[in-house]
Amino acid sequence: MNKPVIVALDFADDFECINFLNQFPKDEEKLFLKIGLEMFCQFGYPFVRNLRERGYNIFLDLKLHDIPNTVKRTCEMIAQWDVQMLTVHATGGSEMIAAAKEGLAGSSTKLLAVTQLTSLGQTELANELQVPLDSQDYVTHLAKLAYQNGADGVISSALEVPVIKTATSTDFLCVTPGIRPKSSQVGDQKRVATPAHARELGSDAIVVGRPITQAQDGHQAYVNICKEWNK
Ligand SMILES: O=c1ccn([C@@H]2O[C@H](COP(=O)(O)O)[C@@H](O)[C@H]2O)c(=O)[nH]1
Repeated sequence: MNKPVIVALDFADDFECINFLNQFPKDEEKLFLKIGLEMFCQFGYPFVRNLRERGYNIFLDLKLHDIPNTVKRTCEMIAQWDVQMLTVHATGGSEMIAAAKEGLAGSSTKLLAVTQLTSLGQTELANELQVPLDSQDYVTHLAKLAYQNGADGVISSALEVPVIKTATSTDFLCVTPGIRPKSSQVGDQKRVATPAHARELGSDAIVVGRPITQAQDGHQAYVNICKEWNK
């Protein structure tokens, strides 16, 4: 199976979202969709269930970050939803990551820990967050924490994938947003890579939102990105 291009569904409106999905031919391989905070806060679990029932794979990007007991109980509930991936923030710490994994026990949902958001560069890390490490070292540190506490993988920029795989395992999943084809606007993302570069660096899956969802022809943009990614 090809490594997935996961489409980030960041729409304000569920009709707009379903219209977007209807552009994709029915006989094409089912899309892997990311539902993030914007849509989940408005449409909740019924929306997730609806898309699962239509056969889509779902990455539920809730970026949980709370005390271990709260995260564990939330994960126990999500474990029953049959979603393929769920995120927590690695900065929640070792106990929280382990609690999330315990909560997902018995389900096939992969637990991914967000390292350093791809919208944060070296300047924000040093000046705003007062982290005295460079991005590669900080991301590697958080990836090791996630690995040692049972996560199945991490969210990072594609730029850090080689150091993460070396510090953990080649099987440790690296799912990478901040993907921008050459002609796309970077917007609020800081640590970006093209689909081809992400493949060369060893990403296991790429996450792409606006370059597809805001394209004139979303389906064609998706097809072009898949071609570049799977070359
Ligand atoms: O570090 C992170 C973690 C999550 N994201 C999410 O991925 C998509 C990217 O969307 P684009 O429109 O392609 O920028 C978005 O839903 C984010 O919430 C991330 O970008 N970086």
